[in-house]
Amino acid sequence: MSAKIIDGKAIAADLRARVAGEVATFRAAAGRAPGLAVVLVGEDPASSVYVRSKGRATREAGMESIEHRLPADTDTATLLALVAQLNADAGVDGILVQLPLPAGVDTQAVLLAIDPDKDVDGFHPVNAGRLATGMPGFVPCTPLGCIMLLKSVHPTLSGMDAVVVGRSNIVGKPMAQLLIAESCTVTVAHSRTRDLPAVVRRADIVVAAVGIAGLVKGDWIRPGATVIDVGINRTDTGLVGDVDFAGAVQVAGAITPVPGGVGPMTIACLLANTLDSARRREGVA
Ligand SMILES: Nc1nc2c(c(=O)[nH]1)N[C@@H](CN(C=O)c1ccc(C(=O)N[C@@H](CCC(=O)O)C(=O)O)cc1)CN2
Repeated sequence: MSAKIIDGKAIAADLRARVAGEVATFRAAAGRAPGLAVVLVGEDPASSVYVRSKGRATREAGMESIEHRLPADTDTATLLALVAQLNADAGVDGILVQLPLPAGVDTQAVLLAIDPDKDVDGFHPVNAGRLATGMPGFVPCTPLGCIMLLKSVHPTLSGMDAVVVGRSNIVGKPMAQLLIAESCTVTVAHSRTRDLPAVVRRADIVVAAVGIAGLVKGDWIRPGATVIDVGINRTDTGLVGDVDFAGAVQVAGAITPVPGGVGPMTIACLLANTLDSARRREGVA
C-alpha cells in the first residue's frame, strides 16, 4: 500500500491566498500595508533563493517587503545597529534575519536584539518562552507549518504518540512544544538516542528534522503512521529529505514529499505571522 502524499505546495497556496485576502481587509482598516523586513548577510546561494522567494511572496500577499542585503564581512555591531533601526521603524511589523549568518557574526546576539513583538521568525527566547507556557507570541514558521500539514490529515492530534527526531531551537524544540499543546505524547529523539529505529517505530506521528539525508528508513515507520519530513538536503541525486521516501511511502499512512512538503509552508506561515504582528501592533482584529 502506498501512503497519501501530503501536498504542502497546495496547502501553502491556500494559506497564502487566505492571508492575501486578510491583508486587503487590514489595509482598508489601518490605512497601510503590513511591512516585513528581511536581512540577508553574504551570498549563500540557498539563502539568496529563500530571501528572493520571501520578498516575492510578501509583495504578492499585498504586504510591503523591505530587503537589506549586506556583504559577507559585515560585523555584529553593524547588524545590531540595523536591527535597532528596524525595531524603531513604525512601518516594520516583522523582522527576519536569514540564517545561517556567516561564521564571524554572533548569531545569538543578533536574534536577541530583535524586538520580540516583531520577531515573526519566533526565534527570540521571549517567544520560545511564550510558546512553552501557552502564551500568545510568534511560533517559528517551519514547525507551525508542520502542525498545519498534520492537521490536514488528523483534524485532532489529541492522544497521539509523536516522535520528533532533532532537537534544534528552530525546529525540533518548538515542534515538540506545539505537539504537547495539541495533547500528543511527545518524544524528542536525537544523535544520542539509544535504538532510534525502535523509538521511531512507536510513533503515530514522526517529524524528521535532523539534517541527515535519508536517515529515517521505511522499516522504522509504524504501518499507517504520518511522516513529516523537514529535511532539505542537497545531494548528487538532487534535493532529498531526512526520510528515505521510497521506503517510507510503502509503510506510512501519509507522508510529506521533499520538495513540495514542509518547505513551502515555511514562507506561507511567515506571511501569516507578519499579518498577525501588524494586526496586534495596530489593534486591528
Ligand atoms: N531566519 C530564518 N532562516 C531560515 C529559516 C527560517 O525559517 N528563518 N528556514 C530555513 C530556510 N527557509 C526559509 O528561510 C526555507 C527553506 C525551504 C523552503 C522551501 O520552500 N523549500 C522547497 C525547496 C526549495 C529548494 O529547491 O531549495 C521545498 O521544500 O519544496 C522555503 C524556505 C533556514 N533558514
